[in-house]
Amino acid sequence: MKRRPILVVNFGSQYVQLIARRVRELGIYSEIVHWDTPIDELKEKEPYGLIFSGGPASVYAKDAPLPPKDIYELGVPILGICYGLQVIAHQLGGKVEKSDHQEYGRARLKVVKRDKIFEGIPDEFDVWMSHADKVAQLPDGFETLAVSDNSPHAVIASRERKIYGFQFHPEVVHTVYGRELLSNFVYGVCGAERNWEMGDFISEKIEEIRNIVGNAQVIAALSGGVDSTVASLLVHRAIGDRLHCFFIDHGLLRLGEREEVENNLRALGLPLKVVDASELFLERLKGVEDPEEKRKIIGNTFIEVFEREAKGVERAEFLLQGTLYPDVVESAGIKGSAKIKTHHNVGGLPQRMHLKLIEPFRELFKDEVREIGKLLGIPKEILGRHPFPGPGLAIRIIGEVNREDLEILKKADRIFIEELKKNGFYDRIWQAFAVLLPIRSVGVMGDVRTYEKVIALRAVESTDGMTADWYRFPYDFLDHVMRRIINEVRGVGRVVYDVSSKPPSTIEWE
Ligand SMILES: Nc1ncnc2c1ncn2[C@@H]1O[C@H](COP(=O)(O)OP(=O)(O)OP(=O)(O)O)[C@@H](O)[C@H]1O
Ligand SMILES: O=c1[nH]c(=O)c2[nH+]cn([C@@H]3O[C@H](COP(=O)(O)O)[C@@H](O)[C@H]3O)c2[nH]1
Ligand SMILES: NC(=O)CC[C@H](N)C(=O)O
Ligand SMILES: [Mg+2]
Repeated sequence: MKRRPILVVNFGSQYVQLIARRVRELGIYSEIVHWDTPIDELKEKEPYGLIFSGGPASVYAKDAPLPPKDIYELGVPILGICYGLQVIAHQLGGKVEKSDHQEYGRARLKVVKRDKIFEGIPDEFDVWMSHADKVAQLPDGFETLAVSDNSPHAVIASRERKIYGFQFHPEVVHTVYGRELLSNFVYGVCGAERNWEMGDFISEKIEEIRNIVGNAQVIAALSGGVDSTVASLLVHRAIGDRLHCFFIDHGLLRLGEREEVENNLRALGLPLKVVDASELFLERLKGVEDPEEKRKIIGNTFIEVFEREAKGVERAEFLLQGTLYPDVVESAGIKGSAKIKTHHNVGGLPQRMHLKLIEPFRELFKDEVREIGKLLGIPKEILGRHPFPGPGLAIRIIGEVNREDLEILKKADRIFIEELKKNGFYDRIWQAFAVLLPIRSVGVMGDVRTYEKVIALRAVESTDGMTADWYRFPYDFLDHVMRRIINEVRGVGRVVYDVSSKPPSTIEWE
């Protein structure tokens, strides 16, 4: 059966997959197409509507990605998001220019003209922005439906032609009525009819994995984190004891993590081998300061260790990783997207690999993986673990990594997490951790001058890691954690709390 889709036209946004997913959540099939897809190909798919994604370029720049102009003659409703809105304004005769005021993170949207796109939505609400350009002049036939402090044309529309543009991002959870806005577009404006149910992802994947693997054996890179644990259990269902799980202790784990992971995984019945490679990793990282270089060294060393281990397993042909969509897109693994950072398991991989990758969750987000984990019967304590990056504490010690700093960071981090759990914050937070800064700062302890290291605390709320906001702790809690860290961790003389959202910052510091 052919399903009519909403097509997401990709201009290189970090959020393309998120847009497609939101549409699917609304019950409409959705596909992503590259911005230069020929019109005939688009026509063949009989889309209900098009959504132009955001993107890193500026429309007025040389070589900016712009779709063929007859896309506007398809007679299909269009919604442009951020760069997508700017594309519409630019191509239909308006003007886009660099703005004096950039907007990153939260902004207040004010509706100035009611329209069906705002059905069921109040006149003012918070949206999430990430742009430096703005529409300075509307194309003919367009009007402004909403504004924000720094965007005089935050929502524009040609109602007659069913073309809409949002300067903000309705697809991210931090935009309060994002889901409703998208729903109003696909149902209200495009008149789409429900045609998509979250398919039985698990049974489809199990079937697919059996076909791909055949009689071979699979090495799983198992970190004990949510993604690789769920992935391993899924593959275990598919091929049983032809799966061999390896957990690598790279010396960059948190205090007590190795033991905790071992216990959790054995309880799940997964065949596990723990490999101590800490000497190797720490040796390779010596003298390296650049974050991208650290990530690449770690990614390469991981693979080296897996390939070595694979030699002990006959007919080991595949490497299973718990890679998620955000890892892929941030590493510029999607055509047209900007590189933000090289996730060790994507861009950090060596050019030549002997093992073939299996990544069942490459198109999913963490909350979806948690959902699958629940269906597979994985206990809540494992599914509720905060994400922990593969490069571990190496990217939380800014600059060069050494053993002395690792000890300091491990202790500070342990105190922070312990207090989060004790005070009931842990489960309300997406991810929290301590970072060791490469600076010293003056203090006074017991009437003596000190000159010691600085710990930054980070805690964020998010649902998929693509956008995030800092967690509002009560001051007393922060005060308590600060005191414990300075009193209990030798070498730390100052504690700061990070109040940056994503964007403009990322969750990790490197
Ligand atoms: N210490 C490790 N040993 C073996 N594999 C690892 C290790 N750390 C990371 N990996 C591999 O790298 C992948 C990406 O790591 P990442 O931290 O994003 O995911 P995760 O650990 O599975 O889940 P979470 O994000 O919840 O920590 C993992 O899914 C796993 O395949
Ligand atoms: O396995 C991983 N390998 C990596 O190289 C890596 N870098 C960041 N992260 C995690 O990804 C999420 C988004 O992080 P950022 O906002 O810092 O990009 C956050 O949850 C980060 O902890 C990584 N995970
Ligand atoms: N997020 C985006 O789509 C950004 C669009 C454009 N590059 C700007 O800065 O305004
Ligand atoms: Mg992890």
